[in-house]
Amino acid sequence: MSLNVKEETDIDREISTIAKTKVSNESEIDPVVLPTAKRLKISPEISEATEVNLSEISSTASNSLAPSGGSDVTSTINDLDCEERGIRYRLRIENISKYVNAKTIKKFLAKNDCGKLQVKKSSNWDYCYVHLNSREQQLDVIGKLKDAKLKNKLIIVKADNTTEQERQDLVDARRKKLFPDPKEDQRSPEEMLADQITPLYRLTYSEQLKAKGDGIINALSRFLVKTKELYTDRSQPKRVTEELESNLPFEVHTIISSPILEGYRNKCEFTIGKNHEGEKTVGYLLGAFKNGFNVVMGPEKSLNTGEVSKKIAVAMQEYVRGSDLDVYDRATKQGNWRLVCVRSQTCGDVMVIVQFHPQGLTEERIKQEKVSLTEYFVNYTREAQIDLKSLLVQSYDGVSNGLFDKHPLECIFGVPYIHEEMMGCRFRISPHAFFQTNTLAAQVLYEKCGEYIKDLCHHDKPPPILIDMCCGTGTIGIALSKVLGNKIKEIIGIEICEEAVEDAKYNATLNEISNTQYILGPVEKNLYFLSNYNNREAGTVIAILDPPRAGVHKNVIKALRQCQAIDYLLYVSCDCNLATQNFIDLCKPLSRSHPGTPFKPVRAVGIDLFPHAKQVELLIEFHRDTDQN
Ligand SMILES: C[S@@+](CC[C@H](N)C(=O)[O-])C[C@H]1O[C@@H](n2cnc3c(N)ncnc32)[C@H](O)[C@@H]1O
Repeated sequence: MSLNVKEETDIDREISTIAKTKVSNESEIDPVVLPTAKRLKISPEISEATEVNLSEISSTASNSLAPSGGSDVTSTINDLDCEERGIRYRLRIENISKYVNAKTIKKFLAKNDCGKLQVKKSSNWDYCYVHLNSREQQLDVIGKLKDAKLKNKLIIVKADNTTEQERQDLVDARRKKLFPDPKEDQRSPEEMLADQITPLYRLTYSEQLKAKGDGIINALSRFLVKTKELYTDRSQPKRVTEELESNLPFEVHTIISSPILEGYRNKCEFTIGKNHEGEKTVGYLLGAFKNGFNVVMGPEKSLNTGEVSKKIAVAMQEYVRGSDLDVYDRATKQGNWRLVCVRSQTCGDVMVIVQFHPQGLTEERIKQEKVSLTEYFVNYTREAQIDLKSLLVQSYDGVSNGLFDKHPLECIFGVPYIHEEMMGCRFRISPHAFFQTNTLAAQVLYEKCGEYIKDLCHHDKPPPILIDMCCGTGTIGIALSKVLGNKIKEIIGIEICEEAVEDAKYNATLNEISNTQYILGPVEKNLYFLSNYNNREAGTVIAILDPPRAGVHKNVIKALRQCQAIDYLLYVSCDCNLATQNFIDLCKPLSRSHPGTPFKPVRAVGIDLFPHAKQVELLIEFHRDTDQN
């Protein structure tokens, strides 16, 4: 019984899916790798022989899997036994650059007379798997790859054979570890929810800060090690390689705590579903729906959810419990009530967005429901002394969870925006526009950005211009303009969300800041205005990049490097593990794919915007490495 192609592909896909999910949930964890211990153990005494050091295999003995002095595996493998176990013959090739892709490896294998082989390689692996049809082919390829070098690196080839059962066990074990069966979980539902939303809650706050600080150091060390690898084997300036030799050759300041530890989230999205007892409930979905979780728990005990948001969730729950319409069921795709999103700002403004599925509802019924929702929330918030500025609804018939920004929102009460106040400024925020979720801690972050920028302003030079990349509603630029006054000549914001750009323009006027311009569009396509910029005469250019959690596309980094007018870059990241590739791409040596003088890191500081959760904001200052020109 051997694995057929379809079975293999499905299992592979399953493993990659788990790996991807894991990486996106906990980015510091490596993708799934079949551990050596799980590889086929032919017999205990020869299991190590499956790891083959090619340099130790003589070409005449290329049919042997054993390293010199080891047992001859070929004579001990029982073909029948292997067949029955459904063995899949693979090679694991190590010591290859993670930048080498599967296509290059296939060409390399063909060049070494190995034929046309199937290769599995992920972009962040420094190894790959090669799939073979038989043990004979495996031995043949191993012999042919003896002493072979790929991109100047001596590759290490290891036989990596697994049975179908072993692979299935591995997939099951990984799945169980990542997503424990809800029925087998010993934790109370409250603990499960806390572990999901605020996984650090068992630590004291100083322990949390220590863990986050260590995480930052680890991420930055990884970034430097990987960057250093790219500078070896190249004739780079001695200074660069020397600088990269020392561990963290730039200042990393002590992490700054959040001024508020609980109830700090100013935006919360609640699922409308059913609790353990099958009652209509508004709160957080326990676990992930795709892993069999379909239970919603109220947010009452959540540490980071704001008090107003909790009250609105309870109010919405009462409303849906009294409604003859059912909650939307993600499994059967039936029902109407889907989610409620609450934005509740420190200045008191509140926005509520209710999302429903229109299935089975007539236009007339939807109209009635809007009237009834308005009446209910206006009365409720008046009694609860909540300043409801905006009530919106979204009719959404798709399958994704969450507010869908491509579907229109209808304002059924008040105005389609709210305001927030920070650093002596007032900001208008539209429903789809981003605003930092912890306003008080965001203020600390912006003040830090201001300090860094102030240090970059030289008295003997004209004031710099500030490019606020991914500017959202213009908060950073406008707040810094207030703080730095005429130390900054001009602020140019670039943002892809149209609503946010409109807010940014409005906010500049609202705060009486006249030296701003906003560009609607992607950063990578809108830096051309700097192409003829003369830094000497016109002053330095400081860019601040505050991208979404996963960082930016490599084209943004390419455009940034290519735009030589930019002297300094402040990168604000809320997940430094996910942004590591951006940091590497900013600093890697000049090449055709990475044109422009590289940047180098100069200093960094973490600011905790998310107490009890794993994320932490990191501000890194990069300078254009002019010594490399
Ligand atoms: C984390 S938010 C930061 C917003 C703003 N700096 C703030 O602090 O309020 C990231 C923003 O980047 C925008 N964005 C994402 N990719 C972009 C791109 N390629 N070009 C311009 N803006 C982008 C998103 O629309 C979002 O508003």
